[in-house]
Amino acid sequence: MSKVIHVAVGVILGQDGRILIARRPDHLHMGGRWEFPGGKVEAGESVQDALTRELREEIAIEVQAVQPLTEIRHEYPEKTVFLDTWWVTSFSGEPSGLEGQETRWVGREELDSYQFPDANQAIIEAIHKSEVAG
Ligand SMILES: Nc1nc2c([nH]c(=O)n2[C@H]2C[C@H](O)[C@@H](COP(=O)(O)OP(=O)(O)OP(=O)(O)O)O2)c(=O)[nH]1
Ligand SMILES: [Mg+2]
Repeated sequence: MSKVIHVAVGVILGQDGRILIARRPDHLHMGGRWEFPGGKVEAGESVQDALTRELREEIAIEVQAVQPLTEIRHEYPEKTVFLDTWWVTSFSGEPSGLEGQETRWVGREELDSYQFPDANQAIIEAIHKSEVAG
């Protein structure tokens, strides 16, 4: 069995209660699908540090507060991921796709109409059940 890839994932909550999604660049694993921004936790790094770093690198925001949302382990044919998923309830800066990704603010009820990687179905269910305001 191959090793599980630990990924820090941020579900970024805007002031109007909408959520930020981004489109994965075509050349990446799950390219072309929408995602919640984030990336791999590096050796020796905490998941919160990884989340802060990835959101700075990918969408130019500074994370100020997070709350745990859910943890999803998913086996794709080519790799197994552990999506360590956090609400980002406060941040500074205006999100923009620094790697050329399209970004979009969407209402919670709109999430079902976007194509995400298969592992994200469980994240979207957790969002629907979550008590976080918005
Ligand atoms: N960021 C993110 N990754 C996801 C989501 N759903 C999902 O299955 N994944 C998978 C796709 C990838 O195999 C892995 C995350 O990798 P990534 O490509 O974001 O990692 P990274 O930003 O560190 O990128 P890299 O520099 O290593 O290429 O998790 C999601 O909603 N957000
Ligand atoms: Mg990434």
